[in-house]
Amino acid sequence: MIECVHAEQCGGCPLIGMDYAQQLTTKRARVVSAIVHYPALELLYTRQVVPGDQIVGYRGRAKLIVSPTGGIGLYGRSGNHDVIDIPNCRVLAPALAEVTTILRGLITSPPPEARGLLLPYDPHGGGVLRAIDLREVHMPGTTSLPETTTTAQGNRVGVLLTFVLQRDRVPSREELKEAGRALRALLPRVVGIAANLHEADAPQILGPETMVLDGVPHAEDRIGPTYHVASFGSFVQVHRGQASRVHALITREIASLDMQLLIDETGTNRRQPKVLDLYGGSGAISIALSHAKNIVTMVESFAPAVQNARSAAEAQGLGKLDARVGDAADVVNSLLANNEKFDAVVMNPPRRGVSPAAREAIARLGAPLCIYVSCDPDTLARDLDHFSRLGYTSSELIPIDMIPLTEEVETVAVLKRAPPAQPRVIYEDDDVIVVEKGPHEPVENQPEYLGSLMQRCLRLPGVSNLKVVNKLDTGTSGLCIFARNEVARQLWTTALATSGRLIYLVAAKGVTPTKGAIARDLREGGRSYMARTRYRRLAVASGHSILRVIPDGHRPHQIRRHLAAIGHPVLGDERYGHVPTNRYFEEKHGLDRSFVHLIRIEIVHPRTGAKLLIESTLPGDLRASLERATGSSVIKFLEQKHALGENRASSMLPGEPASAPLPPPRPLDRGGSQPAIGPMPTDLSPPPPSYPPDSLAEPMSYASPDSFASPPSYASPTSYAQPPSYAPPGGLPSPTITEAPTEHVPELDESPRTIRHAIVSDDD
Ligand SMILES: C[S@@+](CC[C@H](N)C(=O)[O-])C[C@H]1O[C@@H](n2cnc3c(N)ncnc32)[C@H](O)[C@@H]1O
Repeated sequence: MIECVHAEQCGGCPLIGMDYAQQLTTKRARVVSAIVHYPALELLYTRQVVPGDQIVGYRGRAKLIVSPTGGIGLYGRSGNHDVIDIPNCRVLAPALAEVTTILRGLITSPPPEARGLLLPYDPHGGGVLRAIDLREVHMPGTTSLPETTTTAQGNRVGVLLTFVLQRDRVPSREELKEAGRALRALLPRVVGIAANLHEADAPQILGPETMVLDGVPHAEDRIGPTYHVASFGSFVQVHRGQASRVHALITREIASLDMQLLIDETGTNRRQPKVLDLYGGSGAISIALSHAKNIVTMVESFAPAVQNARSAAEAQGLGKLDARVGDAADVVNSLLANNEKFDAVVMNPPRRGVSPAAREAIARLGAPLCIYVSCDPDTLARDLDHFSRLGYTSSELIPIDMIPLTEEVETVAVLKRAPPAQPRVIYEDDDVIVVEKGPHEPVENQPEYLGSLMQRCLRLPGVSNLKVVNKLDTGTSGLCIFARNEVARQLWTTALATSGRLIYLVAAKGVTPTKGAIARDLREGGRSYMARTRYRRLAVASGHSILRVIPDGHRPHQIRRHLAAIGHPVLGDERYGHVPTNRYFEEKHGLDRSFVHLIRIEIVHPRTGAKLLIESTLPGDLRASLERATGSSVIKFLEQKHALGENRASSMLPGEPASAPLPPPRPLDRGGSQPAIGPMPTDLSPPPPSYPPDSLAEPMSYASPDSFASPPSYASPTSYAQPPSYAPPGGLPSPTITEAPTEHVPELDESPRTIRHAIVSDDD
């Protein structure tokens, strides 16, 4: 166990109280828990976590907060944003510890030239210095640093120091430069000093603008056999030794590419593998790969980092690195347009993961090997699930302890090409199959998407010639009914329109009324259509609403447009939603699509007359977003209320008591290695517990015959003239019309979907 005098107060090393083996077990469990709710990842094995050979003094990059009293440290464990001064921090690399010790003294008694820069920021008083960002660099061949700083590998250890200043209190440029000069003379380890300007109220530590005050603008930094060029604020893995292991792992995987793939045109020689390194930062991975005789194209959105990558490659005699500035999805699409081919794609995105558009584009490249390096197990799991539909699969995850003593874990997944994962079949009979649609795939083929749910279904044994019964938007997940022939399609479409209920689980912005019905015309192609959407709020999660939503009528984007019209747009809805909220949920909680899932279908079977209930569970990505936003309490609450679905189908013939056994659904012929689905119940589940009339959630009263009261028929538009008194099953009070006032229902927007990501410089 690591002893630290700050451990009780400082929030920097939350696992410090555990022995190291237990820390590694906790980190592995974190990765396992991220994949567990994705059926497509069921066979994915998580290896033991690769331990760090150094778990103290390892941290080569640190962003430390400066308190109003001049302390330099991190927020405390109490969670109330008190800064804990940590002069004896155990994890800072010795060079960074040395610099912070000197800085503490300088903040207390600043030299006159640097007083204006070193005055700690106080939100209620004066001061400008909010934080410092320290980056250790192992510089090969430099002589500007004292010889005593030399490592066993012959590099001298320097520091790039950034002062993070409150923009509206910053002294003049000249004063800053003078302060920089004065301070560098007092900090022998520091090879360069910069000022970063923090915008008022921005949650990130670093602001968008950085200016060099004194010393070098960047420095060479060795990891393993190669070096890259580090600049102020650019990304670096905090643990040099573990970063070097990741590079070695990637290099080894690419070196083990099938020889047959790499035979050159003459048919005799092995050619060099062509590798695309996405989210390349300053080129640490690209340069390691170039050094290992790969031909590398690197893509990075932060232009200065790209320039550094090019110059480092050239200086090491690795030739001209093809390093491109831009958004990963855009650049991959332009590579596709030029018909470029790669043997391997490496991706090491920021915490929010790879964007859906980039995943599509990467899959289209069709490289035999993809290597995904992730610092966030939840977004990794979300993306691997999508990749499984796009034709890439992975058999194991390799977690690496990149930030010892914290809860963070880096994970590497090696993906190989495979047929797209088969969809999970929840119900099937001679007429239809009902399957789960994943997010980011269209129901039927569309030119802008690589595959479709239909295409995946057609690969199921015994399935051919499917017809769509209910449509779902590409970003929406949930149950989809496909008919096996035209007669069945007509029967089931009619049954759905007359006796069917589609029940969605939706997260909407803000707190809606507890229940309501939104009856507003929807304009499409110049015409108005009547439509009504009823909702009931099941829970409030971190200021937003989890709703059970039932659309009467099935106009395109009905739920999204109606909820937007009452001022509570669907979270993650890029068309009708609230951009800043969506952006926040994507960055923080990994939500990269509309939070809409078709969780339950109730329908009278058009041939047997049986009441059929088909349910699916909330998919892993939505579950993870919800859990991240609210902790596990809301999930548990919804589970207790049977609101998160169960992956099952059951039916009940008219007049049968609720508990009567039912004819089992036709057994499913799975074939292949597709994981088996959960058991199909052959009888009705026990009735759910009864809830007090005013209980928050109307439970998914699965088996209760009452819950299946036929909804009113909405076949003719005139039936909307008077909103029908919708008597929910079981005599629940009729929902009142409780619309929040808004101006209009947004027009239907059916332009092809693209997900844009702001291009930002990012860090860990
Ligand atoms: C986790 S870092 C990886 C850096 C690098 N692979 C390394 O090991 O040092 C992620 C990088 O992705 C870049 N980035 C973020 N969004 C991007 C986007 N949409 N397209 C391309 N690069 C992006 C960030 O600027 C950052 O340098």
